[in-house]
Amino acid sequence: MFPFVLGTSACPRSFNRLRVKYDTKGNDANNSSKLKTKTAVAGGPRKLVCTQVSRNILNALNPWNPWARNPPKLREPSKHKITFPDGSSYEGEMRRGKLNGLGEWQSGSGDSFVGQFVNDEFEQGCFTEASGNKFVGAFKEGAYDGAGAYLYADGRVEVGLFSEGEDVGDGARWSSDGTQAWRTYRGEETQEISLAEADSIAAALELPIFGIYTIHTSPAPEIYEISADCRIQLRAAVAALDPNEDLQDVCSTHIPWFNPPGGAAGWILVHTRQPVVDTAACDAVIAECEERAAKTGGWTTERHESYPTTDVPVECLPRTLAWFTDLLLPNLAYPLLARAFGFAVPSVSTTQLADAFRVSDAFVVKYDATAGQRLLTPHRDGGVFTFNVALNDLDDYEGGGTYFRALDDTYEKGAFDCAVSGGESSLRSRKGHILAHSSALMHGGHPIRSGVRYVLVVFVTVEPAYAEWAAEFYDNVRQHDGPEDHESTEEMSGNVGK
Ligand SMILES: O=C(O)CCC(=O)C(=O)O
Ligand SMILES: [Fe+2]
Repeated sequence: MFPFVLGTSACPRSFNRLRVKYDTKGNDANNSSKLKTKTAVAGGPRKLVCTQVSRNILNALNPWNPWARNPPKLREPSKHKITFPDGSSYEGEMRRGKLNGLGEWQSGSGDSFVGQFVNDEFEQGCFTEASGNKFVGAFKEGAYDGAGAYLYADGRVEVGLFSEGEDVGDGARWSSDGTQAWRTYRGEETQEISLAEADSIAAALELPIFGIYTIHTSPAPEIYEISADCRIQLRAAVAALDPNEDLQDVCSTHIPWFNPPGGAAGWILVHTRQPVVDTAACDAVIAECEERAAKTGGWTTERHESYPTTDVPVECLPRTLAWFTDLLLPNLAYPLLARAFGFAVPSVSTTQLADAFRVSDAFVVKYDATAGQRLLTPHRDGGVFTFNVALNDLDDYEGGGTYFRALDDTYEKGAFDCAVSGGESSLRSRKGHILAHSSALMHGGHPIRSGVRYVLVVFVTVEPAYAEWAAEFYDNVRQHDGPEDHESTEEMSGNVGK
């Protein structure tokens, strides 16, 4: 499966992408000195193609993220480990001799809590009972308090208002398959209701669970709203699952990551099993791109040096930008990325990780079998994580998909031909699915033979505080994924359509 030989190679196109993100003057999307050094070694000085990727634009892409506007000086908080006489233990931050800050607590009897502590007490976070049921929300004097979600081990999900550990108000409960919902009062089901009604109950409670239940309708136009169906898919896919084990159920494919810092096992490529972005939203993104292209005389082809795509940056699409920043990132993409890759970040909870993400580039790519771009040769991206959303149906084109060399059993360096071998090694996502992977993983756009394919591609980086970790993650994946395929670019282009 991994016939890769470690070795050096010519400058891969990925480094061009990387430089676009990291070397732009004044652009501190990622302050990683390691990434900068590697870039310099790989290719020497470069022409700046992507001048519009400025700090302002990064902030425009992250308006909901207060850190993006005013990055705090972060320092690694010191961690403490304590074992209490009753057998419970704590690992996390402390101040003034007490449990204060982020930490994890384990009881001797199978209960655990991960989240924020204030003066030795749970403040906000996820409490997992020995039964496997979880409560996510706020606490007072050790008991559930305020709006929260109760995630049953059997898959049922409940939202409600809690006080002194009891459900005391109106709420909603979903069946374990997410297809039925009930109104609840004090935790008892009172009547079956529609999924949309259940969602509005959850929305009214303004639950802080990864932002999944919160619907932002303004300023995004209605067509970009995330439907009840899609939220249910995502909830099933992300919120109620155990980060390490159950992710396999979410993802139709994965690649084990060999040597993660911190020693945790995990995956570097995930793909949602169900569509999580609405058809209407996908259509609206394409429509806005084509509208703009008609007005401006076409799509851009010069944004990425060496490995250009025919694309439109999201910041040039006002309606899409609003949807992207208000809905897609906070409600869908970041929770998914945090859950998928959070295992790998030392000392950071998945909720914290979601706060630490920043977009370094976001664009809609168009592959057209008859004109313009038909493929994208394998490369690594200029981010820490990349995710893409398939915007149109598989019936609209033949071939296509995202090629991953690590999935390509037939790959042989020098004789590499994505157009032929890539067929089985490309993930042909259906409309509305999200595919997320380490940016360092060698991948490309498999050639399409007919039709048109649209995909929203997003490079995500992390706050400077995580730069060291990000560089390590990048290097680690890159090394295990093998050398660049730079030389094969010409051959591949010649083989399109085979
Ligand atoms: O076409 C795809 O699925 C991948 C696109 C891609 O890798 C990129 O634009 O960087
Ligand atoms: Fe890429």
